[in-house]
Amino acid sequence: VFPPELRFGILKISNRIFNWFSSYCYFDITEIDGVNTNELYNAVQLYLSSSASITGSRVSLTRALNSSGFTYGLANNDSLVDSFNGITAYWEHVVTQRQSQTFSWRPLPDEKRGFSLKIKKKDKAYILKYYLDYVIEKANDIRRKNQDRLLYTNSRGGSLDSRGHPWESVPFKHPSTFDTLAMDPSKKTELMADLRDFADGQAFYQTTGRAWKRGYLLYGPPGTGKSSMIAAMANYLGYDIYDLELTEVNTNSELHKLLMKTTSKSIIVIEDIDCSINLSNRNKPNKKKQFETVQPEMRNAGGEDGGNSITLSGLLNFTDGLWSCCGSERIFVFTTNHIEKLDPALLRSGRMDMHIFMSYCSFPALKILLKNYLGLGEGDIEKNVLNELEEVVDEAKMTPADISEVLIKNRRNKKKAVLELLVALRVKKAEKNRIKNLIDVEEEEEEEEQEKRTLESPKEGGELVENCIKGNEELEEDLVMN
Ligand SMILES: Nc1ncnc2c1ncn2[C@@H]1O[C@H](COP(=O)(O)OP(=O)(O)OP(=O)(O)O)[C@@H](O)[C@H]1O
Ligand SMILES: [Mg+2]
Repeated sequence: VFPPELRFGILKISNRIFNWFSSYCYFDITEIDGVNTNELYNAVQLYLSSSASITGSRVSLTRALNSSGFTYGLANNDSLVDSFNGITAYWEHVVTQRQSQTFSWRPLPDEKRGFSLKIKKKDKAYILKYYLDYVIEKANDIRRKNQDRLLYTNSRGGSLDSRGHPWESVPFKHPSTFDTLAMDPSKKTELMADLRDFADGQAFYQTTGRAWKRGYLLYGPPGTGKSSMIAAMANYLGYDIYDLELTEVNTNSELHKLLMKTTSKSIIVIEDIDCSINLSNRNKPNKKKQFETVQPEMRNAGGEDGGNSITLSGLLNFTDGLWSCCGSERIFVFTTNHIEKLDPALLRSGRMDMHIFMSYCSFPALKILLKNYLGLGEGDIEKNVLNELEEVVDEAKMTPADISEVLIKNRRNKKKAVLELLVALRVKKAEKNRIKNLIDVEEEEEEEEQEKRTLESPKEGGELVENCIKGNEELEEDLVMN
């Protein structure tokens, strides 16, 4: 009987000899690395799930929170062969009992799980360079497909959750799509093509050396579908949404931290950017002053501006500068009701790639609403009614939100709904015309007043000339006396 040390030594040497002659090498990917969860383990599990569902005789099934689908996985101690560009990879899911509970800040599972990857030694470099990245990418795709999209918010302020994340998330289930969105069809097609080009444009952005991101500025009156458009974009591309509440962010560095915690394939939204923060006031002297009197110790707390206020340059650095490149495939969307209030720096070309005006309901947009709310096509509506709708809709200046209200109210009686909409549009048009007439009358009166004043002005001018002459005469008299 050998002592344990000797047994261990012999085993180690024999292992080495075996490895020396073997043409394979092995990689262990454990579920928990120290105390951190190993992201690669989860990725491999998801990646293998796509083949496990087809080939495995015993597969594990999971359904995650927020998920609308099942995920298959390799069962314990089962194995699978995968091939990648002609190279074979042997995967084994190794599950062993954890020996003794070592001290840790959080309880570890009883089982020790990991994947073992066996490949030919000659393929090692290639596998490490390309295969693992491919596995992670595929896993992300599967995750996105299975999981409902998420809506993240930073409304908790700067505080972090137990996992150190500043964003809080809820499942995103907004039903708005480009089909339900009432807007000019040509504008819609253009935007959809732009989004598709962006999502498929990895190679383009790489060859041109541009950061893989795109910015849209949506502007227009309330109720014209800006928020609905963002939801439609997310549903179209399958992206998550980060709803950034700027008023909850105190410093530029806090903003950068938030950005760093966003994932790729996401839309970062700042709604009502004109109201969120006084962006034109880059240095915020008042706020600084307030800090100086209240909390003098915060004056030098990091950042170019003292780190105690969020500035326009901080925000632009977030969307445009070096910071915008940490992560890829992201869309920034700003919305505003008042484009004229925005700082020109934000509107300059190259800042936001597309400015999209969401306007009052046009006739093509109205047809979409009639189809979606009442199921009525052009042929289902009497010709003269349709003609009148077309005539009044532009001048009535009703928002899609107003129109959908009228349609919802009467949706059980389609004929009544259309007629009531026509009445509402006529009333709105008449109102608009009355206001226009009032303004015209006021302007006319103003003009008349102006004319009257100019007619009276020669008299005033005469007085002025008389005064000047009088003044001159007095001056001459003074000079003579002196
Ligand atoms: N273009 C549109 N197509 C379809 N529905 C619309 C459209 N615009 C508005 N609506 C309807 O009106 C409601 C309000 O629209 P939404 O919140 O998108 O407007 P908004 O432009 O974001 O307004 P605000 O400027 O007040 O944020 C939506 O729930 C939607 O049902
Ligand atoms: Mg909105």
